[in-house]
Amino acid sequence: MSSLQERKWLMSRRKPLIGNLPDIPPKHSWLKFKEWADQYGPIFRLNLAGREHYVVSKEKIANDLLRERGNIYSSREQLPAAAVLLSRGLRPVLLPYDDVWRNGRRLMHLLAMPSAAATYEPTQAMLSTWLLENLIRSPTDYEQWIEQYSSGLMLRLAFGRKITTGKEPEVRRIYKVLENLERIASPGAYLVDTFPSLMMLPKPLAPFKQELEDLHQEELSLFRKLRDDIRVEIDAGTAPDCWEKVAVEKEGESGLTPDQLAYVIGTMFEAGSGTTAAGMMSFLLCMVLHPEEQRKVHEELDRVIGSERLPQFADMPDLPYVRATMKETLRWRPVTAGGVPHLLTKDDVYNGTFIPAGTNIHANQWAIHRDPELYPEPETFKPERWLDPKYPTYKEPLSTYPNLQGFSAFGFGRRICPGLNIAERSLFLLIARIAWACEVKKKTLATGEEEEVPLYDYTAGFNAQPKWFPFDLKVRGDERLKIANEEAEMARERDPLKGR
Ligand code: HEM
Repeated sequence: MSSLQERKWLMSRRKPLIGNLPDIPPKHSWLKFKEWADQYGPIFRLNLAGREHYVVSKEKIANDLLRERGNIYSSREQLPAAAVLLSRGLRPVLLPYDDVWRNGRRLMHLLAMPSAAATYEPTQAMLSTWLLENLIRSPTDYEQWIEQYSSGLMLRLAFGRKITTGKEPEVRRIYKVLENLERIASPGAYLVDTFPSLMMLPKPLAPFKQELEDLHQEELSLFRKLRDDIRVEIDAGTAPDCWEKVAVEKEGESGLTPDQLAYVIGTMFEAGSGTTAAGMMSFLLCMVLHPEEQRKVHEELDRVIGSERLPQFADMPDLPYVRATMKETLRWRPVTAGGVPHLLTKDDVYNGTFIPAGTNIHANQWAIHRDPELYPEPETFKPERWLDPKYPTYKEPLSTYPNLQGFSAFGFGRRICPGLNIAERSLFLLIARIAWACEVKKKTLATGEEEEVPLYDYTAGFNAQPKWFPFDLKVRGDERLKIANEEAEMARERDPLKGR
């Protein structure tokens, strides 16, 4: 942004005290930020109630700052509601760039790096058969089946527990913790985040303090209980292999307190559940809206897999169109659309623009994914852009690319999503198996017309997912139905948590 543009921006829009705050819509701020990027350029500045924010709308700039200068662009603002009062400096996703975060991140890496992620494939394969079975049986409840997969996977990996009904007391408590975090971390949810001086008010005048303190106590006691249950099982020699078990075994050598460790595992659960589910819901939406692209996914699966078996992880190199569809879904409908802001910890100058320490940098994925230089015809859902040499995003060999490694949908630099390898495997297998077994399309109404499905009617939370939409689902032949049901039954028999 030129200094002239910047001045225009500041003078025309800033209001005393609150700055640009009234200009930011309460939901889907990324859409507004994209409009402003078109007007003011790929990096522009906002002042929100005295605090500096830069919004970045080009991948190169996000990488230049957040990755190349990662030593100073990797912190998080300590927002009073979510980071301070609710999380009390324990939740890694909200921690500043310090030793507690670094030690937690080391553990996350150990649990989710590619070699570890590969060992979770049998669990993902097992859960995917139940998702498929349920989806075929009751497509209108697709949200429930997808959530059951993603939370179920995280619950097994993190705590060695299974979801049977979703009503188990601990499962309900975990869902509640997730719901609270999502609500409290949403921009604008608490006035104290905008005006931190409200923190100075005594408790009787600041009811939010008591509320958030109570919620902190509830989540802390839940995370402690989940850990203590595993401890008991370790002592009895019956503990299932899970992340919490690793965390308990690392007490003393991880540089973290037992509560910090419990929050590392809790955070992995939280960060991995809703995101994967949102991505899968967007995939179904993309297929309903783009029958032509769905036909191409079917064509690839029929050619490579045939109708006599389910797709497996080993098929990944041979299914580039499935991978391209997965990546294009996350480009076109990013889950963390506004990005997760990074805080700059030292004054910096970028291309002549001064950026003061304490600035929040928002890598706006919605805009980054719509940069026409990188993504020609950005509003078009086009898996081909990853597979055809005429597009700038094409990369060889197609047995490896496209994949999600280093993709902006997972953030940038040192804070990049540590769960990427797990997410990539889930999304690949679910997409391949659902498309292998089913065709989804717009509902046909009694009048013979198709029921319209909105292009972008998404939830307003931290993870953007499409609001429930109608569709018809057809199983692609009796043979596939039989295989899907048999696989689900076999998975139940082989479930390592059977009887637990
Ligand atoms: C489609 C699925 C997913 C998407 C789109 C996604 C996206 C993201 C993004 C954008 C960030 C912020 C990165 C940044 O600050 O630059 C993030 C952070 C994080 N993600 Fe994911 N994620 C997904 C799945 C997962 C899974 C499955 C796990 C756990 C197994 C996970 C664990 C985390 C954690 C712990 C962080 C915080 C990292 C930190 O602050 O150091 N995510 N994710």
